[in-house]
Amino acid sequence: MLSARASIRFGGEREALFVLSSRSGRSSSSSSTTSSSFCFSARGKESDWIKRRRRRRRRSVDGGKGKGGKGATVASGALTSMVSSMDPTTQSFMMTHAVVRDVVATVLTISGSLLWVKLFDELARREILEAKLSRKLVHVTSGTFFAMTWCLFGDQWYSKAFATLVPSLQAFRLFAIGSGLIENKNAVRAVSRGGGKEELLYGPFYYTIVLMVTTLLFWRESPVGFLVVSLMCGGDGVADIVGRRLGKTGKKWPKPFDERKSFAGSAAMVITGFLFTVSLTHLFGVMGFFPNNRVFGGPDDIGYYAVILLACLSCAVVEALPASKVDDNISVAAVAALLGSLAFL
Ligand SMILES: C/C(=C\COP(=O)(O)O)CCC[C@H](C)CCC[C@H](C)CCCC(C)C
Ligand SMILES: Nc1ccn([C@@H]2O[C@H](COP(=O)(O)OP(=O)(O)O)[C@@H](O)[C@H]2O)c(=O)n1
Repeated sequence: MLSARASIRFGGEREALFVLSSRSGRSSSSSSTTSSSFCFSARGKESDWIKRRRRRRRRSVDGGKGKGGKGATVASGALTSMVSSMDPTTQSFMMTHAVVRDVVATVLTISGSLLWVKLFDELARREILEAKLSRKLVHVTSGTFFAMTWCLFGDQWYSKAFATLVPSLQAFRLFAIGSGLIENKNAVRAVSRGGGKEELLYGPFYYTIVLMVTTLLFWRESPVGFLVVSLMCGGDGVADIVGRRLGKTGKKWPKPFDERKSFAGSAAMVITGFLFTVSLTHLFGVMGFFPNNRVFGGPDDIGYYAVILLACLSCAVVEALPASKVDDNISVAAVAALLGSLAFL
């Protein structure tokens, strides 16, 4: 019982029911509940693949083999054994205080974010990575990994506020360093282009603000947040990395677009944004985070792929506009959020 209740906190209620039934050796007939009160409706017909999946799940519940997806089962199993290996006092403390999970997740993610930026700074400082590439890899990975940590947080109404603390703290830090309130040469070297501390007040600061707003508005309950993160972090970041290398000799965007930007960079943005969105939404769907246990990205989920592709193409066009008008991090995120909301909310 202890481990079952603990896994509710660590893997969401759907998984918890599975763990309870498998441990006690009986099948659970409890109705599944999701933590979300968010009303989600994907446009279009439910695909055959999803229907088949649902049927398979129902069958496995009847057979007492569990009701979560394979990923959810694996995740909850690992977390359950982690919790059950703790001493009983810690277990009951963690169960009584749901907030502890959010605090632990926040502390871990904040530490991870500081270490991650530091790691890339070190790689650039030791000339293992070129400084520009290191900065862009921070751009691609930070927000993407941050979205992946959303599964560590609890199911409480305040859980997303805890998650929002992570980019908020980074935003505050960038603002303090950029405006000269505190000095941190390493941070300046890691995220500025030319070494000026005031640069932190633009791209990097906007990036963290977008992550804050995305977490608060969309959280892990719809694909929209994942679409925004995939395009602003993955897509925009890879456009630069690929564009600088392959785009030099290839075709460039004509006016009124930024003539320095290449079609190769934009194509890389579309491909990366698409792959990141599909992977993240599939992962969180399999873990049971979307309402109605929706899993996106089956082999015949054509409508879903079409919406994501359209959003990626639109964002690539917006990204190719001159950054002097609006910062890429804001314009790309705004278009992704708008199109995602129209399609999925
Ligand atoms: C360099 C960055 C943006 C610049 O954008 P642009 O000017 O090239 O368009 C990214 C700055 C990242 C920031 C310093 C750190 C953000 C951390 C994030 C909120 C949490 C990551 C957690 C994870 C576990 C690594
Ligand atoms: N679609 C794109 C985007 C960037 N790039 C290349 O990446 C460089 C930097 O792009 P950017 O000004 O958007 O960079 P950030 O503002 O995102 O850091 C450009 O000057 C191009 O060489 C590209 O070739 N194609």
